[in-house]
Amino acid sequence: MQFKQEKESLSKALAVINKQYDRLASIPEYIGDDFTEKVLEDNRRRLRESLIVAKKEPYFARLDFKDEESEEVKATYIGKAGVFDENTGDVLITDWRAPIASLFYGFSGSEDDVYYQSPDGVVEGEIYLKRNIVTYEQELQRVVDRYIRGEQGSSGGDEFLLYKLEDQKDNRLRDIVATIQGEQNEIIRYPLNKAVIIQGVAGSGKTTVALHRLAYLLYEYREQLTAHRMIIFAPNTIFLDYISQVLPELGVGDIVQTTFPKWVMTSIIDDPKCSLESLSERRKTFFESGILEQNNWKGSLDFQQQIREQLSQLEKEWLPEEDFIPWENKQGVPLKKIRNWIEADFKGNPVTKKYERLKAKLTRWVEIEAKMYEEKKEQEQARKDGKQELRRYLRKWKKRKPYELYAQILKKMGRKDLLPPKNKITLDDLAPLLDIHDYWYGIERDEKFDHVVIDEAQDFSPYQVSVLNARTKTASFTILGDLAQGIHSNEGIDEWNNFINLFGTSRAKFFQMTKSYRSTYEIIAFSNIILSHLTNRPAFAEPVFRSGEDVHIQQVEAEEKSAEIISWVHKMKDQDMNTIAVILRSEAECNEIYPKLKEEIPELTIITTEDKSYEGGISLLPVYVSKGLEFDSVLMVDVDEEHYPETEQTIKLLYVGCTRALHHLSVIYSGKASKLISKG
Ligand SMILES: Nc1ncnc2c1ncn2[C@@H]1O[C@H](COP(=O)(O)OP(=O)(O)OP(=O)(O)O)[C@@H](O)[C@H]1O
Repeated sequence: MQFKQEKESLSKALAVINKQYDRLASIPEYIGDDFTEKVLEDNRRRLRESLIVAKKEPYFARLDFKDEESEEVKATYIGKAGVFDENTGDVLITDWRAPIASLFYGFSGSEDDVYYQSPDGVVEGEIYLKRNIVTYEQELQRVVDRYIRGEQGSSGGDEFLLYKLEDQKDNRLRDIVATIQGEQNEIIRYPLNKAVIIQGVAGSGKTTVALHRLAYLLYEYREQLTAHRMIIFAPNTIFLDYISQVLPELGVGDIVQTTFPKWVMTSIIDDPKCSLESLSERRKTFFESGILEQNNWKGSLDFQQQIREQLSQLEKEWLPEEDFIPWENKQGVPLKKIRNWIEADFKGNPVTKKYERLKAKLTRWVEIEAKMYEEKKEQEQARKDGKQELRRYLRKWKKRKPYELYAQILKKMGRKDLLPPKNKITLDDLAPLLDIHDYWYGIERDEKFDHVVIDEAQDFSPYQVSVLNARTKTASFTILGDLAQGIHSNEGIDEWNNFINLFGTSRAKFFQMTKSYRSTYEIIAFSNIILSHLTNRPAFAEPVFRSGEDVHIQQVEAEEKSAEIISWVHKMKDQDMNTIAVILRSEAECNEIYPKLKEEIPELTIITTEDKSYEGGISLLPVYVSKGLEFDSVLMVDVDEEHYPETEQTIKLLYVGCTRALHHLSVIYSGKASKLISKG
């Protein structure tokens, strides 16, 4: 009955969508210069894009709602893009980001009155139906009622979520518009002008939520935001590739997606002689050797303060020390006056701007003073001499690049030992260099970000976040991470207060996400055992109750290891798993075993720190490279005392590896099993 009804509604909606699309597609694209025509073309382009999305999957949900002012229960169909019926002007499909759609995500089934915030104020009312609708290639596939008013126990919500979570994954992260959960919805729709900081367990949907939040912000604050002034910082290029589909799926383009080092190197360090020490190389050395680096003082706010003090000192010393006297026997501009211009009139300007303004002012002064000579010829000569003298005067102020200033500052601090060679700048030097650049050269208003997303933010230092904050219009951030996965903790933070204090409690909003959507109950319970070994650990993950197989733990003879891996991979292939990962402790070990495995598993690919993309299928990779990714089945290899002793670093690494698995996790070891997989 419902199915038949929905089938009819779908075909009606599709008829309108197709007709509208065909009409628009028949209008030739306008490529002239007429302003009005260009605006109209732009509108048509946007409409066409929405209709293309709607043609593919018109909607995924229906919400029946009666607002208290009205007698009638109205059905709202919710889709990825909003569509109007151009004949009637009625809303045919409501965009998932519209205020009323929030009811669909936030409503958990209580019969009490509910409300949403519309542009005209609060709308109260009652929900009669909450329904998920699955379509594929314009055909209705499934109708799942999650709530029917008056019917007991009608909470198909979990059932529908489980049906979605049981899907196998390919090589890309996907959108979740049909199943956004209440706690996720709250974060996605949190207002723009605060720093939203999220601690979320592995698999809680942090990355996914951050990307949906961007799509929401662009919709809700379309007058204030532009996509190309929003930026996502992700940990590495593989990860960027892995998340690259979500925003286009949500109809959002143009948002810059990059890594912090890449962005700093291209945007401020325009010195060809400066190059970054290979970050992957450094991290590799660190993980392969297991040697922990020193605490990162260069990432601290204390270091920033010292840099700032030195900068202001340098700026003072940089000022000229003599009067400007361009012509003999004539009064020039006294030093006192010049200093006053710089310190009072040009106050608030960055150093190079002050220089530019002073240059302009002195040039004007020369022009005016030259006119005081009576003869035209004399005037011209005076102008010429004056300008020449001005060039000489200004030449005393040497232009300095950020690296040179950095070198000078560290020397003054008596810490020359902290200066990296120019061709080997390290990650820790990027925040100070950016800070120095911005102090000296300034940031243009149109260079500032409207919103910044930092993924895996536990690996960011307070200094990095502080300089990004200075480059962001209204401290508008989405900062997400998991302290339990802070495998680069020597680079980052060990508590979120480091960032909360930086913004101030009134400018920051902290959320915790403890539900894990990625893995089965058994995998999460197993990973929580590993986590229990961590002193100062964040909250345990709570599973969404999706049960699967037990985690397989097996001891194998060292010489049988390759054979065991091969047999496991074949077993997973027989179970039709899409993405399969064999995870080892180090890259060297991956390289060593790879040829042997490849003989028996020709489709096997090895993923290393240098790789730029993840192709899916069957992968062999070191554990620290697996961070952020996910696979249907995971085999953790060498989980023994030697590879995973009880240290903070290895607890986090093993936790990261195990929580990559969606449906199946196996663990093998030779010799003694790591203590981390037994209760601590
Ligand atoms: N509401 C949801 N509905 C369906 N799937 C979801 C939902 N929330 C998260 N997921 C799925 O859970 C998985 C984990 O999501 P995501 O990678 O965003 O989590 P994360 O917290 O960033 O993970 P990690 O920190 O472990 O890398 C993804 O497959 C995502 O599609």
